[in-house]
Parts: sequence; C-alpha cells; structure tokens
Amino acid sequence: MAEIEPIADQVTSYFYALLFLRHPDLRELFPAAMNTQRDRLFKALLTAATHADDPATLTTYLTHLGRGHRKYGTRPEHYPAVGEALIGALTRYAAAVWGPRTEAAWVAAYTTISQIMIDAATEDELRSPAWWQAEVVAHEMRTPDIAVVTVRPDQPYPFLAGQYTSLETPWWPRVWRHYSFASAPRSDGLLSFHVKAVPAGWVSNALVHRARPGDVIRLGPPAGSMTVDHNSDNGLLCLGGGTGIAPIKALVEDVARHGRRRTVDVFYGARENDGLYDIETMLRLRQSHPWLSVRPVLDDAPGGLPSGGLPDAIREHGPWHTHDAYLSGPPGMIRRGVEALVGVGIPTHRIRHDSLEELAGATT
Ligand SMILES: NC(=O)C1=CN([C@@H]2O[C@H](COP(=O)(O)OP(=O)(O)OC[C@H]3O[C@@H](n4cnc5c(N)ncnc54)[C@H](O)[C@@H]3O)[C@@H](O)[C@H]2O)C=CC1
Repeated sequence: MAEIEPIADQVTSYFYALLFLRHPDLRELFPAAMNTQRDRLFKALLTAATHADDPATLTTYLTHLGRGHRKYGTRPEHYPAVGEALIGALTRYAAAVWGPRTEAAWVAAYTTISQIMIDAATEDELRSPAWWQAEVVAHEMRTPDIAVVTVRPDQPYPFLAGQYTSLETPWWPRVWRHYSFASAPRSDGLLSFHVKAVPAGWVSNALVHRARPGDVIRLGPPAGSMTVDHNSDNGLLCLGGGTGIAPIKALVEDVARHGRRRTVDVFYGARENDGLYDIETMLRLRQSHPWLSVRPVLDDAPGGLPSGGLPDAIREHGPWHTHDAYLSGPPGMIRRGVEALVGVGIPTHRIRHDSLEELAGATT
C-alpha cells in the first residue's frame, strides 16, 4: 500500500482499464464518470489494509461494504474478475516490492475480503431488498441552495435515528451519494433529507433544483453508527454544522421518543445566518422538551467579532466529561470538534460521528 499510495490515481485508472478491457459487460455497473469511483476503490483497499490485523473491525466494515454493493447489481462471479484486475495493477505499479510472496499474500487477502462481502450480500438477500424505490412527496426550499426533500419508500425502510443512506437520482444513473436521515423513524414511513446544492455537485444540485413531487429516486440500505445508546443515562452533547444539523435533529427526536430524561445540548454552527435554515424547528423542539438546549453559533458573530466556531463554543460551556458526544457536519468541523471534545475530557470511545472517508464527496 505504501508503494502505490502516492500514485493511487494511476493504479486505479489502470485497474479499471484492465477490468473493462477483459470484461466489457461490467462497465454498465459503473457510473459514466469514474472520478469519485476511482477514489472510493482506493479508500476501500486502504481501509481494508489498515485493519488487516483487526478482524472484528475488518469484518464489520466488509460486511457493510458487501451489503452496500447489492444495489450496484454486484454478483459473486464479479469478484474474481475484480481480483485479477487488482493483481494485474499491483504487479505493474508495485513492481519494486512485488514477488511471489507478496502476490500470494494479496491473493489470500483479496480472497478473504471478497468471501466476507459475498457472504454478507447473500445473507442480506434473505431479509432486505437490494434497493428501495422512493417517491418524492414534498420538496421545500429553505434557502436559495438548501432543500428539505421528503420521500415515501415503496416498502418499509427500517433504520435508526442518526444513520444515513445512499441515494441515486434518475438524472445521474449509478451515481450514489450519502445523506443522513433528518428525522427519527416516523409512523407514516416517510423519510426526509436536508440537501445543499454545492458547486459541481451533480446529485445535490439535481435534488435541490430539479427534483419535484412525483419523481422517483433509489435508496440503498441504511448505514452508520452515530446512534443513541439507550442503555446509558449520559447527557448528549451534539454538534451540527450547516446541513449536519439533520441527523442531530433525528437524535433529539429519538431521545424524546424514548421518554428517559437525559439532557441534550445542541450546538448548531453556521458560517452565516442562512446556514441556520432549520433553527426554528430546533427552537420548537426546545420549547416542548425542557431537557433540550439549543445554541446557534455563527462564525461571524453579530457586531462583527469573528468567533472561534463550534469548538470554542463547547469550551465556553460544560462541564462535558459525563456526556456522550455526536458530531455531524463538514470533515474539517468534525476533525476540529473531536480535538475540542477530547480536550474537554470526553474519551474518544464516547465520541460518535460518521466516517470521514464516507463524508468526503458525500454532498456532491
Ligand atoms: N452525518 C454527517 O456528518 C453529515 C455531514 N454533512 C456535511 O456537512 C457539511 C454541510 O455543509 P455546509 O452546510 O456547507 O457547512 P459549512 O461549510 O457552511 O459549515 C458548517 C459549520 O461547520 C463549521 N466548519 C466548517 N469547516 C470547519 C473547519 N475546518 N473547522 C471548524 N469548523 C468548521 C463552520 O464554521 C460552520 O459552523 C457537508 O460537508 C456535508 O457533507 C451533512 C449532513 C450530515
């Protein structure tokens, strides 16, 4: 991995060239533009390699990956084709360290990886569809570039508050992006997402500026472990930045529904006022729940004073060392937020957020 990391782009381009040359029929399983896909393959390999000596984490990761591949139409017989192209690319680009032992190790690793993914997909077939179709039933513009999109899945969609899904629009076939659920599971089965149209973001722009009631999108399975541990009495300290407030709102609803009195402190960060597009919902929740506090944090505070953002805001309050922490927002905010939370005494095992690899590219 160290050998190929600096030239990951070339290796993955060569890998896909080999794959499609030898198996042209596989091309149609992938999106027209392959740039994000190339990154994803390498990140998946890197994640698998990083956890090679930690079977429990590796198995959890690959199980999700295997299930998640069902929506792409991946079949067991595709795995050997991918393995051969991978070994072909490594043989060429890791030439300096490549030899019979390295090759045998990679073949063994790939065989294990693919078997875990295939088994997970086979088992998942017994209980879940490969994907869900969902009809847009409401589309509400909150700012010129943020929409709340509500959909009705064609069959029950079980998930937990704080999780996210992958979503494909009819306008960009086979381009899937991640979005967090903006509500806890609802009795009417509807699902909502907060979507911000970002520059060059195909899926986000389509969802914000093109999607209308009646359009049908596809959803993959739910994923993510940013969920509430209902066996604990710890308070919840939640940091939501921009549209990252969506899963935080879901967590608040989840705590409310469980009826156990736990304090929940929400810090809602935004660069400017527009970014607080959901503050009224949060304040309404606060009115009905005395255990909830909501603090908006603007980067530029009124009066022109620049603020230290969410990390500084949590340092100014507290103490937090008996709280569980939840972060949702841009990767930079999560990195700095985790530093601040560790700094105020919350151990890392009580800090939850989605994987930064999954978030990268999440909103495009
Ligand atoms: N489950 C999750 O973690 C979710 C994450 N998101 C992510 O949230 C982001 C939302 O985008 P926008 O609304 O445009 O957010 P934004 O870029 O306007 O920032 C929102 C907040 O994060 C803070 N922030 C941004 N970069 C920071 C950094 N490097 N250090 C410290 N604070 C920082 C800002 O000060 C602001 O308070 C997207 O990247 C999206 O992928 C959105 C929904 C769910």
